Amino acid sequence: MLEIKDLHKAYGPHEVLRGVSLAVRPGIIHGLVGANGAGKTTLINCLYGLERGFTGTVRASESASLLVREVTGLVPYEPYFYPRLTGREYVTFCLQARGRPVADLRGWNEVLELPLDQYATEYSAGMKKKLALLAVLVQDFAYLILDEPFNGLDLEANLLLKEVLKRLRDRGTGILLTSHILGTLTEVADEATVLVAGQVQRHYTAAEFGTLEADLLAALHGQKLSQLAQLL
Ligand SMILES: Nc1ncnc2c1ncn2[C@@H]1O[C@H](COP(=O)(O)OP(=O)(O)OP(=O)(O)O)[C@@H](O)[C@H]1O
Repeated sequence: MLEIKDLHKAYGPHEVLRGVSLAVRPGIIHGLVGANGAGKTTLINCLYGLERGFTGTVRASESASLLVREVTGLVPYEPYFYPRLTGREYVTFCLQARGRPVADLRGWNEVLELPLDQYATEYSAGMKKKLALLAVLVQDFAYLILDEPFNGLDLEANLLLKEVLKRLRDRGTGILLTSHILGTLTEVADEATVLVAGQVQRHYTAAEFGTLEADLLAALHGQKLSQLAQLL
């Protein structure tokens, strides 16, 4: 299990995360929902060890000495690609950086259909997301952290990714997933955490997703709703 307990993180005087706790369990897709600036990416960066200077506990609870990143693959919101590196070279680079053998990409690429011998910087936004996904999928991680993986994907790729995530979940992979597309998130997630201004507003089980949209509207737009009620 990936565990976050009482996580606090500030940038100067700005407290971005204020006592966040959540768990990502094996075989579960955990959705992380929140408005722009709520602290989702900061939480992911703390969890993955990309941010320092936070307080609280962040750990992979399988072993006290295990770092989250040793068992977890990350697809960041905006994956970075070095210039003049082909898609294939990017994946090879990611594997070598982890000290892992270079995998045969054919199986996964029959699914993802990327032009692996073109420069990654020349890919479309959706193709870049798929390439970052390919680099983690071939590594067979116990956990995945996916920051807006549906962003930029067309309908076809969106459907495919949902299916891939469900199958990974069914094989026991624990997945932390952010998405601003609430419908997509509730379709695949088994539970969700709503972050509002750096605090957990509420944890939801899938059975409680029915009220999620109305709760979010009220939490994020309470005042605007009363204004709207006067207009419409
Ligand atoms: N390196 C940084 N230095 C200073 N402030 C930062 C830094 N990174 C993030 N922040 C601030 O922290 C807050 C949370 O940002 P974060 O990127 O975690 O939000 P988010 O929920 O991922 O938003 P989005 O949905 O837009 O991706 C924002 O107010 C942002 O300006």
